[in-house]
Amino acid sequence: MEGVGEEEMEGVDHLAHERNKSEFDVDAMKIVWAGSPHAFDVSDRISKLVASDPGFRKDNRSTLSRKELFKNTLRKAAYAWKTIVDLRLSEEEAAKLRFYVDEPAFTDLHWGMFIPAIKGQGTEEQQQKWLPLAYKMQIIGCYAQTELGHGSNVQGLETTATFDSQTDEFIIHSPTLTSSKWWPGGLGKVATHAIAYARLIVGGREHGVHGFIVQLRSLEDHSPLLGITVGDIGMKFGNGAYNTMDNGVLQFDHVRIPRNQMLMRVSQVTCEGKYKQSDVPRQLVYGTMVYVRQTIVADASCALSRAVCIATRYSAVRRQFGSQNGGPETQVIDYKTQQSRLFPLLASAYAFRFIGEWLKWLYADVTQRLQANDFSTLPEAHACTAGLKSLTTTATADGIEECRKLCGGHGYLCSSGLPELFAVYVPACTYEGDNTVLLLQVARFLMKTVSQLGSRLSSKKPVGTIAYMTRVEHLMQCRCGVQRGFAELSADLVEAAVAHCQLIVVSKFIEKLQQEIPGKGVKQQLEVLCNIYALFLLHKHQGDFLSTGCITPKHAALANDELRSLYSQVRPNAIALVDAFNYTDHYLGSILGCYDGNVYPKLYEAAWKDPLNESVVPDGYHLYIRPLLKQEIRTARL
Ligand SMILES: CCCCC/C=C/C(=O)SCCNC(=O)CCNC(=O)[C@H](O)C(C)(C)COP(=O)(O)OP(=O)(O)OC[C@H]1O[C@@H](n2cnc3c(N)ncnc32)[C@H](O)[C@@H]1OP(=O)(O)O
Ligand SMILES: Cc1cc2nc3c(=O)[nH]c(=O)nc-3n(C[C@H](O)[C@H](O)[C@H](O)COP(=O)(O)OP(=O)(O)OC[C@H]3O[C@@H](n4cnc5c(N)ncnc54)[C@H](O)[C@@H]3O)c2cc1C
Repeated sequence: MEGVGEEEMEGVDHLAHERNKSEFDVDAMKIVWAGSPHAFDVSDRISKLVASDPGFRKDNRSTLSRKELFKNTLRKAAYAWKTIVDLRLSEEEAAKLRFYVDEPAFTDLHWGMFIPAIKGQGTEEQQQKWLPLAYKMQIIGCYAQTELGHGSNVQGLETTATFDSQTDEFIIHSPTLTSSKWWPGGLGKVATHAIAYARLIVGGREHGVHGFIVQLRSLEDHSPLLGITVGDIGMKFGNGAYNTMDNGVLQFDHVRIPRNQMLMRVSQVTCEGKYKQSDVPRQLVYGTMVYVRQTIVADASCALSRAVCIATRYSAVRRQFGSQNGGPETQVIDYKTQQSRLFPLLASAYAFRFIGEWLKWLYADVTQRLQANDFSTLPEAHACTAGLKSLTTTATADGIEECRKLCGGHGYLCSSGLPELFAVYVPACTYEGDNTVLLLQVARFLMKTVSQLGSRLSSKKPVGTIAYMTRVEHLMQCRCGVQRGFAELSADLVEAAVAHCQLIVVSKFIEKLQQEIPGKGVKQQLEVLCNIYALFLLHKHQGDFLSTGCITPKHAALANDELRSLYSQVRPNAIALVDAFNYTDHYLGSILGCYDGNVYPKLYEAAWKDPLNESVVPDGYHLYIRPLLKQEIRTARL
């Protein structure tokens, strides 16, 4: 292009000078971020496979209508499945491929909820019948729990499942408008089956909410079966975004299903109509939600790291003010205000990565214990998954928006990737449990265990952890000491719940650093990020910490000084720390975050691809603008 300076030429790494500053082994950090050499290999290979296949392009999404967008999503899902089958990808590789395709679709719920629900709540026999069909995608499932009138309050669901001992069937029915299933992903236009949650009624007696496998559509022509009214609930937040997903509405009109389609691992109904509650906590019927909440924490680290990668690379490219004697202007990443907003988010991305690893271990451990009918850690697993899902999704949603702001005006362009990332991500604060409702669950757990907090304080813990533990104990003592009901104190108790979850994240980050971490300078970088995460929160919530007396105002001032020093230590490593996420430009979907930092030519080129620029004179000029300019429109009476 004419007048293109050397600095704007393609193929030049405009961030090379930043990458050369790195003080640690980036390849080793990539392994730490991925979790293991094997995980890195799968991730690296599959992300490049997706990025190199034009069948998975996503740069046109914002220009498609809802129907075009949805049909394109169906095409991609089918193409992804064909790729998985043709290449004989493993379950792990297939999951990675769906992740890097990066498009909310019915497959998320089929693989992410429908199958786990059968695995977690189905009997052996039911698993043997349904899982092979689901794994081969000969049926497509969704998770139909939420209704128009109830989502948070699962025990308030109104759909009924009445046992008919004459025919050995359940009759599934939507008795009211508000009992219509509403929101389930994949339900609107695709799912052939649902795990439907309904109030079990046997012999005129209610036994609470249970899960049932219900076929919704014909496997021959996809038409809804008798008694099934089903459709999409309409456009959602943002243009492209989550509108690739057919969140649906579903009404049952006395739909009959065989008795063996009630998920019966937790409780059973015999053909004689006897209800048997096995000696497991009824809350196991919520097991799928617990499973998904722990995956959502890992997803938070992915979404936040994606936004931070974009904002960090662009902050190193963008120069504004500060030119000395005609020299280059200052990189905005060098401004202390930019660092104080950006680097805590970088630290949070790593913190959430490691807490996600720990939560995955905790979930596997509690699942193993459940096999042996050991329910001792179930309450803690529920509190941890609920609380950490709430904490990490709120911080990530806020963090993506902060990254947009860190990129100035260009952050508001769709080509920055940030508006779409935000629009797709924010429902994570609501689905799988509204974040406040989940924190209330944590608060309940803390109320019951607050007496044990003291004992945990005395045990050998790093100083940082003790400050955080003292904060939680203090916040709880202040609330529990006051003789007022839970509801009255709930807003305060939610704050204590957040403090408890932040304690967990900080302590697990510290524990991570006690492990063997190979690679030159890698552990040192993680120590800096861990200190940034802990001190940033201490600074943000210093009122809590000061009121507990475990730090003094001088400590608070020192912590702030230390934060500035830590930001200076991160600065030369910032680009390398986001390179370690190993995201392809395709997955990032961001001109501002492109690997080579060649932003301006790409922004300029992208603008002309907008459909509005297909004609120099806009459609509508002759009808509306020209008359205006020529005053051919009768001027309105003044
Ligand atoms: C890839 C992502 C795609 C996202 C697609 C989205 C999908 C969805 O959104 S699916 C629908 C998600 N919906 C929810 O998350 C609903 C949230 N609501 C609930 O989970 C529950 O209604 C509740 C936990 C808020 C309340 O349940 P309830 O039955 O009313 O129980 P109580 O609060 O009275 O608690 C009784 C007792 O049970 C314990 N407990 C509650 N839940 C669990 C659990 N999941 N696991 C283990 N234990 C649980 C609770 O702690 C109480 O214990 P005690 O205090 O000892 O009695
Ligand atoms: C994109 C998306 C995808 C979804 N996918 C699915 C799916 O596949 N399957 C499915 O079954 N569902 C799905 N859902 C539904 C989702 O699970 C529910 O919306 C969610 O659980 C929140 O419930 P609600 O809508 O009833 O919120 P509400 O509970 O009505 O929340 C409204 C407000 O009330 C407050 N509140 C509620 N109860 C209390 C209380 N006891 N104390 C204090 N405050 C309270 C909440 O904090 C919130 O501020 C999806 C939702 C979205 C947005």
